[in-house]
Amino acid sequence: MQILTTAAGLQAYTEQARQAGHRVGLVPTMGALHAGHLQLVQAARADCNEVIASIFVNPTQFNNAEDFRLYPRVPEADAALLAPAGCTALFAPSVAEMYPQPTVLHFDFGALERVMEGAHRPGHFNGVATVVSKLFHMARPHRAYFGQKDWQQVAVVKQLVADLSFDLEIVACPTIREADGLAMSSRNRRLDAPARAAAPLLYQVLQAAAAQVRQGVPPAQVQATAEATLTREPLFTSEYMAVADAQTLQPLTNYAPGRAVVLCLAAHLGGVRLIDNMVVAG
Ligand SMILES: Nc1ncnc2c1ncn2[C@@H]1O[C@H](COP(=O)(O)OP(=O)(O)OP(=O)(O)O)[C@@H](O)[C@H]1O
Ligand SMILES: CC(C)(CO)[C@@H](O)C(=O)[O-]
Ligand code: BAL
Repeated sequence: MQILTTAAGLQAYTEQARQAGHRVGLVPTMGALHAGHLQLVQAARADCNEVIASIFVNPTQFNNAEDFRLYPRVPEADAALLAPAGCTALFAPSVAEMYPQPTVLHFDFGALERVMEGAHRPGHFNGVATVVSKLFHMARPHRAYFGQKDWQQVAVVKQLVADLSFDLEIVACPTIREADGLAMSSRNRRLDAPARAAAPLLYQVLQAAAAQVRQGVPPAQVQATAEATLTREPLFTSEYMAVADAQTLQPLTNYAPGRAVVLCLAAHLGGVRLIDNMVVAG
C-alpha cells in the first residue's frame, strides 16, 4: 500500500491508474478505523482495482472545537488495517496541505441541510462538502463509498455530485453494528465503561420506533416515545429524534404509502455525541 501525503502525489497516483485503465475507488474517512470503514474498503475492492482511502480529520466540518481536539487519532493502527482490507493507497494529508489558504466556499443544500445534523451542527455540511469536493478533484475516483450510518451525509454528497457534475458514482453501504446493536463509530472509543454499557439503548430506541412506524403510530407519537425513553436513562441527553421521509429528509406529520421512512437520532452520552438511524421500508 502506497502512502501519499500531498495533493500532487495523489493526483499523479490516480492519473497513472486511470491511464492504465484501472477503476479507482475512494473511501473518505477521518480515521480511527473500525469494521464499518473496512466494509467500505472491501466494497470498493470488489468493484475497483485501485482503492484509495483518505484519512483526514477535517477541521472545517467541526462546529465544536473540543470535539475536534478530542477526535481519536491513531494513524499507525489505521495504516496497519487498510492494506489487508484491500486498500492500495492511503492519502493522509496535513491541514496545511488540504487548506493552503482559508477556504471561502459556501454551499447551501437548502431543505436537505436545514434538518437534523445540518440544523444541529451549524456549518457542518459546508465543511463536509468542501473537503469531499477537494478529495473528488484530487483523487478523481470512478466510485466513492460512504456509510449509511451518516444517512444525511449520503443525501448531501449525492446532491453535491449531481449539482457539480462530478463524473463519479456514490455507493452507500449499510451500517455495521457491534454485537449489542451499537453502531460502530470512531467516537465510541471515547465512551467510558458505564457509557459503553448504556450505549445500545440508542439502537433499542430505533428498533422500538421502527416497530411503531410499521404499526402506523403517528410520527409525533413515535418521536415523543423515543425521546421519553432516552430521557429516562440518566446518562443520555437526547439532542433530536426525527421521523422523516428517507429521501427528502423532511419531518413527517403522517405516512405516505410507498415512501420509506428514516428514523434519525443524536444523543449525548458521557460527554460523547453519537448519531444513529434506521430505515423503515414504505
Ligand atoms: N458503523 C458504520 N457502518 C458503515 N459505515 C460507517 C460506519 N461508521 C462510519 N461509517 C462511514 O465511514 C465513513 C467515514 O466516517 P468517519 O471516519 O466519520 O467514521 P465514524 O465512525 O462515523 O466516526 P464518527 O461518527 O465518530 O465521526 C463515512 O462514510 C461513514 O458513514
Ligand atoms: C466524509 C468525511 C470523511 C468528510 O470529512 C466525513 O464526514 C466522515 O468521515 O463521514
Ligand atoms: N461521520 C461524520 C463526521 C463527523 O461527525 O464530523
